[in-house]
Amino acid sequence: MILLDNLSKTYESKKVSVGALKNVTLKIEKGDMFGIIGYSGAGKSTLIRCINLLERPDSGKVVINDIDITALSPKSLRKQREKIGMIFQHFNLMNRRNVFDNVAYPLKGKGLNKVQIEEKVIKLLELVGIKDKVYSYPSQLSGGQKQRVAIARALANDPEVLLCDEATSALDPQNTRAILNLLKDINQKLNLTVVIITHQMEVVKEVCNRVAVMENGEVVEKGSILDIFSNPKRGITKEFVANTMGYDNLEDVINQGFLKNSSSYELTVKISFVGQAAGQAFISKISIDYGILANILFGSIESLQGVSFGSLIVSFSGNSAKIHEAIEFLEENNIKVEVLKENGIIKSNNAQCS
Ligand SMILES: Nc1ncnc2c1ncn2[C@@H]1O[C@H](COP(=O)(O)OP(=O)(O)OP(=O)(O)O)[C@@H](O)[C@H]1O
Repeated sequence: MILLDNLSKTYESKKVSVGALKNVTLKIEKGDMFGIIGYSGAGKSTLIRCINLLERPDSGKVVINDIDITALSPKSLRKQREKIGMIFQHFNLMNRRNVFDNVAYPLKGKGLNKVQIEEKVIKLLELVGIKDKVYSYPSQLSGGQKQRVAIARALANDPEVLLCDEATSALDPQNTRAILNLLKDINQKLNLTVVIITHQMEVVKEVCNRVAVMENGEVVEKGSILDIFSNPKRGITKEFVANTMGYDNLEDVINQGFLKNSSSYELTVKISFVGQAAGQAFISKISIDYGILANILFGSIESLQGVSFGSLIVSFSGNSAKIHEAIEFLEENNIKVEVLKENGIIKSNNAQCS
């Protein structure tokens, strides 16, 4: 388990002082695929670099498997660092060495003989699916292949933790997916804890089980992927989720009327649900049971780690009391209802929240 306990870090220069981390506390469990997301400048790189003390926090502790690594001597810290592999956006391979030598490099001086090193390198290259490139040089590899080599190198010392600093940001969507799948595979096969920093919620959604959202040096929200996607609380989290789920910019949808020139009461709501396979089924039911008209203006239903969740924007029309009774019924069934528009008057433009 990794515990980042109350970490703060300020970069001081002659003119400015930047609070890159402000009292950040996070717990990352063994075997987690943990995402840290935020916009540029939020403090993600500083935070991930504090996990192996490439960056030293001004205050706070970094505890890995009950060892406070901030309190270790340089020699003990070097030893601990071997248990933490790291990969980077631009791969950081040694261009003058071939794939074999890049992966073998961390094994030098570890008491292994030539045959043992060779066996280990080949095994690692097999694991990351790039054994056929063993004698190629980095310049002869694609971005995705370079990142596979970097992953093999990061795993050479059998680490318990793999830190991924924007590891897919330089890759096209296809390679991004392939590398994320590889990380997930390694996480499961080796029970390796993987920490991923990214500015793309798709990355988090694809592979992580938990996520922390950073803004201005602080962790503003954290939780399981399902919690964060189904019930984001902070504005920035809602933005990330909305962008990923395709329900950003829904103003046009909300502005649509249900029955133009209708004299009946009209209420547009967003309903959000977790765990019911079909939120629409509830809409059909209340439409019949309460005698109201319901028009689904937008729907987004996703499955995350086997649980479905989603949002619908629905315009109800009919008797006002019946519509409000129907909404109570939805809420009694653990469906979150948010009123967006009532009789043509916008009540909330917060449609992007899930
Ligand atoms: N070595 C440094 N000296 C001064 N300021 C720094 C240094 N490193 C980072 N900062 C500042 O600290 C803040 C956090 O930077 P950091 O790189 O951790 O953010 P980030 O979320 O990783 O951003 P990005 O996604 O752009 O890499 C920024 O305002 C940045 O300008």
